Amino acid sequence: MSKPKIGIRPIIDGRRMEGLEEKAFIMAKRAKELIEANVKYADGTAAECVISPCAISGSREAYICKEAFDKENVVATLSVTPCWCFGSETMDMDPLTIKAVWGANGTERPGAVYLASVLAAHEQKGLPAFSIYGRDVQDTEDQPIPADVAEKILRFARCAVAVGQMRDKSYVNIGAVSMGIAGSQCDADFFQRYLGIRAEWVDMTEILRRRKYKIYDEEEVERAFAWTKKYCKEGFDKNPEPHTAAQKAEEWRDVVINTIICRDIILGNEKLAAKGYIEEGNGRNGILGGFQGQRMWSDWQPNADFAEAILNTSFDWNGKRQPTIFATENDGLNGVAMLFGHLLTGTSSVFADVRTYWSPEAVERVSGKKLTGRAAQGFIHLINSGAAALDACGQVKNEKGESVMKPWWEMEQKDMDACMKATDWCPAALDYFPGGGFSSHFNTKAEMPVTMVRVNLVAGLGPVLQIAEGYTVELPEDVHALIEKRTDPTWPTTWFVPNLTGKGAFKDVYSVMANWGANHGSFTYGHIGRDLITLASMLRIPVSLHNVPEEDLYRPHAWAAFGTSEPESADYRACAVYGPLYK
Ligand SMILES: C[C@H](O)[C@@H](O)[C@@H](O)C(=O)CO
Ligand SMILES: [Mn+2]
Repeated sequence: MSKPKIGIRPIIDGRRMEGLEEKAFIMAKRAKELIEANVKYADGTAAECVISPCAISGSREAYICKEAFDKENVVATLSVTPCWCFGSETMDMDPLTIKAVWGANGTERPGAVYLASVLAAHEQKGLPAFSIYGRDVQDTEDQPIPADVAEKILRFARCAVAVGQMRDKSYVNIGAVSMGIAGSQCDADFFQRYLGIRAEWVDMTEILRRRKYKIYDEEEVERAFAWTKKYCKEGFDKNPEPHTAAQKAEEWRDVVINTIICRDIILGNEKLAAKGYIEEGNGRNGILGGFQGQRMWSDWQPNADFAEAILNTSFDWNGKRQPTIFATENDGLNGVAMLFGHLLTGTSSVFADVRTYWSPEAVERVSGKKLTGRAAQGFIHLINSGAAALDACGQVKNEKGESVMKPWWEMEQKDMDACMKATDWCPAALDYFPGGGFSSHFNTKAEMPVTMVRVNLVAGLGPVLQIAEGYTVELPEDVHALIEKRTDPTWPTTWFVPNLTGKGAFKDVYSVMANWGANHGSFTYGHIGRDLITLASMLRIPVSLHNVPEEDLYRPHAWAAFGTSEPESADYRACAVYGPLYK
């Protein structure tokens, strides 16, 4: 399938002054090189750009360019110019492309005047565009792209290809609603109109059918099972009446097969087609999925903790491979948060219950200890019934020895080994999961920059995005053990501290937890709040909570027309006026 591309449009004055066309094409070429060298699709390949076959000085050339772009799956256009040109005659009028205009800040010819003029036209016509304009004047002969311009081009491109990668894909609900969790009530209209994603439903009984008739790659199942036996250490069994060794052995086999089946349902598998199962082989064109589990499945079948943990991780028995975003409890809204993080970084996203706020006072009361460092103001306990991506264990290191989560394509054998070593697999808590199964259990033993994300749906308002940049923290071993024991010592734990600003929801750690919109959150490695904000503006999803500095906000130029002193409320008004991308 063709990749979503960035189309670059060199714009010129129709009077074609000496050298203009060449200068515009040099800008286009430089932008293409910059994007292709720095932006990647989530499959690890370089983002692709196409340059218009002709310079654009008016509507005929704009049409020739559009015709070429239509054949190339162009999701976003970057118009570039060194000079004055004719705004509404040259602009990209396609309602579906994400748009940016880069006008060179020069004095010889007024590229920035064109930029202002064409942005006014975009605003008048209801087609928001990002403005790119360097802070410092450049001479016409200046070749390299200034750093501030490069940053804007790259943020635009990174977010636009994320939009393109979602478009026309599917969200595969395996099962329905888990335990009345509203995020798990898939709103097909939201997925379709805001993300361009088709909602699909597959009953959980499909897994039983495929198991019964061996609709899977039997060779892979054997290989996966052998790998699991070798690398998945069984952990602490907290059940007063544990399952027998024979029961557990059967559950291991089932959870491995279930994982492969869930992946095949979402992504398809040529091997199934080769076995005569053409429909199953096609999969569902999924870009993410979710599994209901509780209760109708997990009341008698092994739970999906293993499937969720492994699919969301950046490797499995086949080595490193792109994570498949797979939401616990079929909380598709959290799945979307995970997807955003993954598409922007290529790393795994981590699903978690936002379980407990621990104040410094409460920690001292139960442990007798006063915490220092990042945890001194309290922390939030992120934990899940064992389905978090193993990449979050904090044992993957960069060349400086710092704990990181890597884009999946950078994973090395030693990183995968470290994740497997840091994780044990505890028999599921049978009071919750009578059917058994195994929960991935680890502690994020590292201080890593991460960003927590969540999408919420609000009646009368629509979707909103929440973002909290912060750090994972390590607690003293005894405090960790004490709190873990009070909660669930068989599930993966991450202690999270948001960066505080002293204002609003970021007044203190308690307020972040108090303002969180649901029982779940996702986190992604790194401080990616600014990319998320740009992406949300492309999708017209307002951001209801974030701690990103104001100078890092980058949204379409039209947002300024909705007010400049309070960007958060302007964002709401702009998103309401423009509405979802796919009407
Ligand atoms: C096992 C329990 O039912 C948990 O799965 C439950 O507390 C949740 O995760 C709710 O989000
Ligand atoms: Mn949950």
